[in-house]
Amino acid sequence: MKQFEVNFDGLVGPTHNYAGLSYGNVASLNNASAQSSPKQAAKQGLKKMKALADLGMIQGVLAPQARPDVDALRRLGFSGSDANVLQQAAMQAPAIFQACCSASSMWTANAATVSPSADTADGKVHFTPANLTNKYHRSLEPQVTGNILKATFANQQYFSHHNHLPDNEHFGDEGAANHTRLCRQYGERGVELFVYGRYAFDKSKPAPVKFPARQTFEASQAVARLHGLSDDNVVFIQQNPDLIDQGVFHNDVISVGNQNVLFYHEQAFLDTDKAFAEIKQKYGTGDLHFIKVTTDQVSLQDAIKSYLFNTQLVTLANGDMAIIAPTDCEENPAVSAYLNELVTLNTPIKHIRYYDVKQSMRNGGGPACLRLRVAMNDTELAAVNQSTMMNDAQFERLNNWVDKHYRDRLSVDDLRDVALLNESRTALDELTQLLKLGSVYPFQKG
Ligand SMILES: N=C(N)NCCC[C@H](NC(=O)CCC(=O)O)C(=O)O
Repeated sequence: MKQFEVNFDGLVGPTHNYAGLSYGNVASLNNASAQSSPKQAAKQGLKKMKALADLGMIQGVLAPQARPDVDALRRLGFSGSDANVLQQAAMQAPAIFQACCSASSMWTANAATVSPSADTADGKVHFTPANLTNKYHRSLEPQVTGNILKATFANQQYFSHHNHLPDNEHFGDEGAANHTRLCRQYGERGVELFVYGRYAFDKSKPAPVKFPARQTFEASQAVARLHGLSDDNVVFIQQNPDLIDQGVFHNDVISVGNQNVLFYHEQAFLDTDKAFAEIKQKYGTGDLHFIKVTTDQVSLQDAIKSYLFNTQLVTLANGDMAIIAPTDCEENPAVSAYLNELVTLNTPIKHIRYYDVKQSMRNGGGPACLRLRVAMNDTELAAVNQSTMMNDAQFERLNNWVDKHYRDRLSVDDLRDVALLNESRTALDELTQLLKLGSVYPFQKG
């Protein structure tokens, strides 16, 4: 049986904009109100997907969410026609209105936590959509994320879909951004690492003081239980709270893992030695590479700005690993010097590839934020909705679809235009046909 890691990238939605919605995410705050280009953003994303497919990786695509979220605004008391709802909300509560317009579902690392069948008690691939409770704009995502995941992984024999955790800060869950998996081969049982920012039910434990810790220990534990993971293949690690206070709002901003490699900044975790000893013990035999980047090599500021750790580590057909980095890493002298050296060291990482995902980076989303990893064997892969897989034909279709429906420029003021709502709905309705998803959006359900 063959085994793969498949990356499902989020397609950028037609309302991609910079609204400064994510307190604790430095890029989002710094770029608030800048003009965006939804078309360029979607095309940058598609190019990365295609490039990975061309590298021999199996690549999928996840549909974006429908925005502006008129139902969310109606729930908050805005009424009348859709045009009225948008106008009233934009005038009376601009910050709430902007939150309801975000294209944030593009960062599919936050869509869900996924456990492959080799790790779970019932031998199915398990999905739990993230509730994303910490940010209102993101808390609007989980229901439709669940619909999209069910339409993409539509076979109940192989895929098990859970509800998102309770919508409450105590169970704040940010999905795969705080989860990584170490294993020898993708189809073998691995060690799942859950990284959390704070304890919700124990105030005596360390926690950040300035910026919010979005993921709780209790949420991570609940996901591990739901997925039927056993104690000897999970490790729970607390993220260093000082780093959250410096802008490391998800663990995937400061570490990334793939197979037998954990690539991390020395300040990433609390109690690193204890956590690594547990990982080694649970991983068992075989080479395990902990690739540590010290503060002397790359400062925290450079790591956060360049997104050195929000890179994808992928295994190529010949067994080498490649690091898929944003061009921002290439442009940062300390980081590019580090990466050039890294590929000469005695680790599995042998290649670097840079991609321009700047439209997403300006909102704090690098290459790794844009993808959800799903390790599968060939039987499971064959059960995935094949229209969601990236190939030459689908790449061309999706590019044409973007050209047809997306605006070149968008500013926050354009979001209230009911024409944008209608354009987005037309585009997404067509997309559900291209990807054969059926009806996944509330506006399609009538
Ligand atoms: N690290 C990972 N996996 N994901 C990155 C998510 C970025 C996203 N930014 C935003 O939602 C900004 C939207 C705005 O400001 O318009 C967030 O903070 O949740």
